[in-house]
Amino acid sequence: MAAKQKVCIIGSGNWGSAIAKIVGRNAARLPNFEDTVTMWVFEEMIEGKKLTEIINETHENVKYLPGHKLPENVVAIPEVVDAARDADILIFVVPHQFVRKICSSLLGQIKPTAAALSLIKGFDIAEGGGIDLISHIITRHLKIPCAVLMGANIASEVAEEKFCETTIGCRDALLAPVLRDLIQTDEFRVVVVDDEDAVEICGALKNIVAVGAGFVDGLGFGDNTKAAVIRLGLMEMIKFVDVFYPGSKLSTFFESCGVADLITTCYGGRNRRVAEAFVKTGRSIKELEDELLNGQKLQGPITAEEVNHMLANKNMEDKFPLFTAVYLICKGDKPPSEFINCIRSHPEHMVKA
Ligand SMILES: NC(=O)C1=CN([C@@H]2O[C@H](COP(=O)(O)OP(=O)(O)OC[C@H]3O[C@@H](n4cnc5c(N)ncnc54)[C@H](O)[C@@H]3O)[C@@H](O)[C@H]2O)C=CC1
Ligand SMILES: O=C(CO)COP(=O)(O)O
Repeated sequence: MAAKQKVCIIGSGNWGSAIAKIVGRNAARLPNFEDTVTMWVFEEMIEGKKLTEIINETHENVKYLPGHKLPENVVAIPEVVDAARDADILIFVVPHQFVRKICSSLLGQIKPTAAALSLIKGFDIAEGGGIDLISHIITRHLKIPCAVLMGANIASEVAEEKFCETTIGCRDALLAPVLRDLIQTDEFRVVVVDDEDAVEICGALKNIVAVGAGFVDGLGFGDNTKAAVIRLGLMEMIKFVDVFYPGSKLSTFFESCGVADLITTCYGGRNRRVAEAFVKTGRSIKELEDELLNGQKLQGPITAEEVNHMLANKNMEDKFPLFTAVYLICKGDKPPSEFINCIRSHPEHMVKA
């Protein structure tokens, strides 16, 4: 009989903890996985006690997913190398700004035969003026394959076991069913596609659009305006993939990682909420993130900056006016009241032959 696969979750924030509930249960239930799932926790003190100790004693991440019990076979570990060393499957689920440092810590310390699954929505800046996909960073640094999982998956709703779908992007036909089995439940339905890059790019870019949706909420516009922002954002997402990652499939945008995630995030996500407060209060995004999210991290404003870095370098900002406007407004170079003017004459409104 083949050896049981060991699973490690790298990250324990809002989404990391929600996915730990699913993965922990599936690992205990399915014969091909080791029961124990290790979960790397970025250590912090909560009322004088270590978060890892609280999780291991109470089976609850009281800071990032309060009110939900994690399965007892999920073990919190404060050192990332200790958590990951023996794992066959590494699930990366940290805010994207921390991934490079984590990869450096793991370099040469994991099984060479391990495979990764990234749930991280965001990009990184690449040398030469472009961007890097997070899954590519993981593969390049750690020399292991990395599939991705993105979808309309607001963590609190997944934790409450409300029915939803997700998309796994995986080109490896042997790995794909293993990942699907580890993740799928009756309430969390998985569709696997092979268009890995487009799945990941959808997950990253929709956070920029969600910031735009928050702006129009803050400015007091209605549902029609928000629908326009969502549609124009979708068109920019499609164009972005078309221009920079040619060969991807349009059908991927109709999976959960595409239109569905865009909609849920533009109505129920943290990026939307903080962007609305930014417009209404005039306070900085950083201040509002700290005040409203209790340690959870926003991905949209940083992603807008990463994307702008590439668009500006390639002289293409005017082809992506919504992404560009979100960046300029978050940076303070334009007032939020200018947002609609920035998208009023969108390339999508030009007469099409
Ligand atoms: N929360 C959600 O509803 C969803 C989130 N995602 C994506 O999953 C990824 C992770 O998000 P969440 O789990 O929600 O995280 P989060 O937004 O709850 O972030 C907090 C986490 O970051 C950790 N952290 C803080 N400082 C750190 C540092 N210096 N180094 C390493 N870790 C540090 C904290 O310990 C905590 O675990 C993001 O890319 C997000 O876009 C995807 C789907 C749903
Ligand atoms: O990615 C998400 C839902 O799929 C969560 O989005 P927020 O980070 O805006 O909450």
